[in-house]
Amino acid sequence: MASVAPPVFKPFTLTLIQLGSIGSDKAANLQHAREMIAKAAKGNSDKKPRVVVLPECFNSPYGFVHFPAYAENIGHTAGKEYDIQASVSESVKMLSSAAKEEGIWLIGGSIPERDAETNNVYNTCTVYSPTGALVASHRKVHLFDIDIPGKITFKESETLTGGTTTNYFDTEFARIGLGLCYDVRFPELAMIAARRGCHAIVYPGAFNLTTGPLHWELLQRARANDNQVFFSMCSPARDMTSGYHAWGHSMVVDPYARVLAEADENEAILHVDIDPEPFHEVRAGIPVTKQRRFDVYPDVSA
Ligand SMILES: NC(=O)CCC(=O)C(=O)O
Repeated sequence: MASVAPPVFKPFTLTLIQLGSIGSDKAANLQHAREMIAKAAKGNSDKKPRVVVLPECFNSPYGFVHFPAYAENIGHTAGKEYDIQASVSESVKMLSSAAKEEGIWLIGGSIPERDAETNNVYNTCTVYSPTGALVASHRKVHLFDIDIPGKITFKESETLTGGTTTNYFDTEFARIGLGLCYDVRFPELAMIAARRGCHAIVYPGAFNLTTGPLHWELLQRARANDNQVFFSMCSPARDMTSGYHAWGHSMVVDPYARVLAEADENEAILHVDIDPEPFHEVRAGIPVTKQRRFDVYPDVSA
């Protein structure tokens, strides 16, 4: 279990940016992301965003051949203060200043990261507080290696290394767990986050036109239901001229596994109220979080 108690869960607005126009020009990708963060952070007449989310791989085309060329050195270590001024990552600098200037918590989708010591490349999500501090990061643990003949073959492990840690961060209103896309297929990661006290779990992701219709909603509702938490995935918009056709349909699911909001395939901003009430209500009414039988399955009790 986590050593520090989670914050008291309070209402907040979660804002997803289903980003479009992700091309081969990294500077243009960063500029467009910055403009969309500014637009998203304005909220609307009754919603003031507290947590804003970008999609997986927002600064580079999504394809394993591209990752090494776009990779940046980040150098974040969990639990250690991160010096933004000394960072050599242009993406980290943009995300940090955006979080600070807009006064938001920012889950910065993911970017290809090169580890300065090992030279390994990771698919990495970074998170920023409203002061611009880099407070957490998550290296995609489960690499997207699939082969569905005639439909889709993808092998992240050609150029990427899998992360080795589970991650979450605390705000003043909730504990939020992290993962990336294919990680959602492995219930263990979300289960660990929930058991460490996360109220909401957010995975930037980019499913495709084969697995999206099959499993995108199913997996999010399953993870929300298994763990009785809010669960959300934020996708890029679909671009049929790019090498990878993202499913889109960024989504937020509540702890009863009800879909609270869903985008279509186009560029979009979703503002969703996260209300602690159903979180407490479902846990009281269907108390599976207290009924686990780790005496029967001790190998998953860590
Ligand atoms: N970016 C990814 O990890 C894609 C995962 C995916 O499409 C899946 O079906 O899983």
